[in-house]
Amino acid sequence: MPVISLRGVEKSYNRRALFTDVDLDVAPGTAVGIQGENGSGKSVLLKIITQFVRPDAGTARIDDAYLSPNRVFPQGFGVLIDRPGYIPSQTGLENLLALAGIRKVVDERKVRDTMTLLGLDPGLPQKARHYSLGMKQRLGLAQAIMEDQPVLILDEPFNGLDEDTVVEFRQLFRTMVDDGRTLIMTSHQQDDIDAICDHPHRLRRGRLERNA
Ligand SMILES: Nc1ncnc2c1ncn2[C@@H]1O[C@H](COP(=O)(O)OP(=O)(O)OP(=O)(O)O)[C@@H](O)[C@H]1O
Repeated sequence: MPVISLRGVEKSYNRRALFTDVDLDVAPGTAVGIQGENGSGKSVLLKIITQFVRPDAGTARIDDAYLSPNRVFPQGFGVLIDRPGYIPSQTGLENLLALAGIRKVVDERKVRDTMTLLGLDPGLPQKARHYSLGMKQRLGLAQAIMEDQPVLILDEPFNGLDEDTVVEFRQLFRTMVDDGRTLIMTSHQQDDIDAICDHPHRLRRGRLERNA
């Protein structure tokens, strides 16, 4: 049973078709990568997958096991789409603890360990508004993974990260998939997709093509 199944998905904005006829099945425990140029529609496609945006035509189904009891919202999805969101006047730790307080499935130890894993010092007194680009990106990734969500939807996960960190994080996310998590990610960089994903795709001229 695929975690996510797209059939004949279409989306247009201002009468310009972003993509048409998109079919995609994402099997559990696999990594699907979508490479594409600026504006090709990668983020919009991820928003359709997560049910934040409705397609104009076609269907975007999530397996019942990953839906909330009212079957409306995805459950167990760790999501980073567009850019990291945070409360600017709080530290990184305060931000993550506030989020962790919503579902209450992880404790402070897990939050701190996740920050350390991603190269953020949990004791840093700096407010998130003063974080560098790379630190904000790490904070966004921490939000997405800290609750051990089984499905990760990551839009340009390596935005703003230096080269050594990218190499380290490629390995980190691949290990998560090897450990059973499902990943759908986008990148401008084919190298990122090749290093991590079992099923590379490209969004080009309004079509989602499977790369060999
Ligand atoms: N809510 C919206 N209203 C109008 N146009 C939109 C909306 N959301 C996205 N678009 C348009 O759809 C196009 C694709 O946007 P999207 O963010 O998916 O691109 P992308 O492939 O993720 O680009 P990038 O690599 O630059 O992040 C853009 O031209 C964007 O302006």
